[in-house]
Amino acid sequence: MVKATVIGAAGGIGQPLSLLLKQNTLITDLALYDVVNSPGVAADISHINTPSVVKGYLPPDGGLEKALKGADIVVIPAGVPRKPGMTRDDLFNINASIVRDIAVGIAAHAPKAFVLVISNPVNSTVPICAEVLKKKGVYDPKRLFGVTTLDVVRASTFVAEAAGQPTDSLKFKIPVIGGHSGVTIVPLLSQTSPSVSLDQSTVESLTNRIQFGGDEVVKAKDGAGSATLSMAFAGARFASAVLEAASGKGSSQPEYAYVDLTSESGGKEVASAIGASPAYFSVPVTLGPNGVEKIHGLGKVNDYEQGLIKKAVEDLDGNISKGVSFVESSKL
Ligand SMILES: NC(=O)c1ccc[n+]([C@@H]2O[C@H](COP(=O)([O-])OP(=O)(O)OC[C@H]3O[C@@H](n4cnc5c(N)ncnc54)[C@H](O)[C@@H]3O)[C@@H](O)[C@H]2O)c1
Ligand SMILES: O=C(O)C[C@H](O)C(=O)O
Repeated sequence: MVKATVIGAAGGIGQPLSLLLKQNTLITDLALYDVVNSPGVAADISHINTPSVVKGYLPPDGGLEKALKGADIVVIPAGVPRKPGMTRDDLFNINASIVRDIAVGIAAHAPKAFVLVISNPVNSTVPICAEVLKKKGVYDPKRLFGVTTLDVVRASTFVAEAAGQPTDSLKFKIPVIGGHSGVTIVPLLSQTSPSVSLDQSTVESLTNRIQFGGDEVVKAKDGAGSATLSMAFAGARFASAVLEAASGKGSSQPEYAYVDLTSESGGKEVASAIGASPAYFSVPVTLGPNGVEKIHGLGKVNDYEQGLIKKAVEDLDGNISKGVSFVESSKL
């Protein structure tokens, strides 16, 4: 039996993500929680003839507790998205308390669950979750992930286009490390596999496009939000990888996620390779039955990429301490 809970299930990401999770045959119970409309989304999705039993929950009558109770994996796309002209950090004032309160619920009702944080700013909301779980005495760093899969998905699409092979995007693997916001997103294009020959000006424009891919969607949606469908795809893909690894059928291919660098062996080496020690960083990880099983090294990084990492670390440190201080000053 595997119970998956989506918090923010009626939103732009939450609905298609719930639909994609309904197609995951490892899941037997799918709990959809939101502050609005979740019963309708659940009723709709529940008619699909895949194994999971779907239930929708609202806040009254302990809806959050019921949705979380016994969850093996909790995916969190709750909170407000950007509008044109905003940075992800501009969402902090609203989303920080939403994520904090959800984390309090997780600590009480699903302390052993894998927690996948999608809500922005991910660079800060993951530390917020961690600090709450620490305060409640249930923090397991191997089980907490900031979902950065969309950056990896975008990188392979954009590189395939630049290589003149747009229909082959699935075959291009590009490590994307750092955080999930502007210059904190660091694609390591020199490690593209299979290798492609790109001149430096193409490398720089591709890097910029991957770093600011989210802005492309925010601009195109013109006030109606940010990426939802591609994010649902990416979130479902990462959730599947976590669940497959938990079931003992994990892939040997690493996944990229924003994790606590102290969570596993390998994290210290990454910190020393980037010449700093941000507490959280998106890194290649092998997943196993208990979450993060191994943090991999970053491979050969060229001078241009070292420069990108340096800028990323400067921003990340501030984003992380902002999240940590927020929980320190919260009454829990
Ligand atoms: N990590 C990433 O790569 C990535 C990608 C895209 C979007 N995002 C972020 O995901 C978040 C959601 O985006 P969206 O487009 O789905 O927004 P949305 O406004 O369409 O949906 C958010 C949902 O969260 C619900 N919600 C609000 N407060 C809640 C609470 N306390 N408990 C439960 N549900 C609550 C809302 O009712 C709404 O249904 C945003 O913060 C956005 O920036 C992250
Ligand atoms: O850009 C955003 O605000 C949403 C998301 O983080 C993205 O990368 O698309």
